[in-house]
Amino acid sequence: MATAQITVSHPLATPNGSQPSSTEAPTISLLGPNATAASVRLDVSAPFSAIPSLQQSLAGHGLKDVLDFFNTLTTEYVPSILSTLSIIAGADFTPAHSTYNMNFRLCDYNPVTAASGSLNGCGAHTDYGTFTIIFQDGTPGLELEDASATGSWVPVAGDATVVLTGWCAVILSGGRIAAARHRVRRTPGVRRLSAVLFIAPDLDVTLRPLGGIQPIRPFSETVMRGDIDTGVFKEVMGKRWRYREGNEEMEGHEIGTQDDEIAKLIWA
Ligand SMILES: O=C(O)CCC(=O)C(=O)O
Ligand SMILES: [Fe+2]
Repeated sequence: MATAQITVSHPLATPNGSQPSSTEAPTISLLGPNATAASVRLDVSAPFSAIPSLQQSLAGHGLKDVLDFFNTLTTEYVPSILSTLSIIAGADFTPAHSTYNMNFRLCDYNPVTAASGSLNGCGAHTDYGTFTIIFQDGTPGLELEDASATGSWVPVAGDATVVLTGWCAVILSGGRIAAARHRVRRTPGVRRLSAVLFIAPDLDVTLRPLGGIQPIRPFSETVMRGDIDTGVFKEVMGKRWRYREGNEEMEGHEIGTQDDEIAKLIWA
C-alpha cells in the first residue's frame, strides 16, 4: 500500500472555529449490535470520483483540494463526533482534544506495488487514537472484527464512510467505549483508494480514564498511575506500523501482535 500522510502540526481548524449546528451533525448508526464502528452520513464528498482525477489533482496543485476536504471534515464533524463519544463515555472528551492532534492519510492499495496474489492490504490492527474517519472509493476491502467473535471478520460496504474508535477512546472512557479492530483485504489486480482522518488526544494528555469515570474493567497500574501520555503511546504503537503496510504478509500468529502488546500495557 502506498500512503501519503500529512501530520497537522498547527491547527487547521480548532474546536472554537465553526461549530456544527445540530442540523449539521452527522447521522451516525452503529453497524451491528456489538459494533465498535458506525456508518455515518456526512455532507462532504471524498476528494476522488475516479482514480484519474485523483492522480491529476495530486500531481498538480490538487493537494489543496485534499487539504480542503480534510479541513471541512475537521471543522464540520470532529467536534460533534467528540460530543457523541462523550455521551457514550459519560465524560467530556473535548478538553483532551484542544489542539486537534490529527493525521490525514491517503491510501493507495495499488496492484503494481503489491505482492501478486497477496490478499493482505493492511494487517489486522486497532488504531491508537480516539477515532478515525474512513472514506472509501467504492471498492470493498475494509473488514471489521466481530467484537464478540475474535477472528471473525465482517466486510464493510465499499461506499460506506465509517467512524472507528481507537485505543485512546478505550482508555479515556474507562473501557465504556470499545475499540474497533479492522483490516483491509485485497482483491488481486484491483486498486483501492481511501482517505482517512485520525484524531488522537493532545500529545501531553495523560492516558487514563477521564475524571469522574468509574472504569468498567481494571486498568494496569501503569495507566492508573498516569505514566503514559499520548506521545509515549504513539511511540509504542508506531513500532509495529510496517507490518500493517501491506507489502508484507501478516497471517496466522502474527495477526494481533500489536494489539496484544497494547492490551498487556493497559489492562490489569
Ligand atoms: O484503507 C482503509 O480503509 C483503512 C486504513 C487503516 O485502517 C489505517 O490506515 O489505519
Ligand atoms: Fe486503521
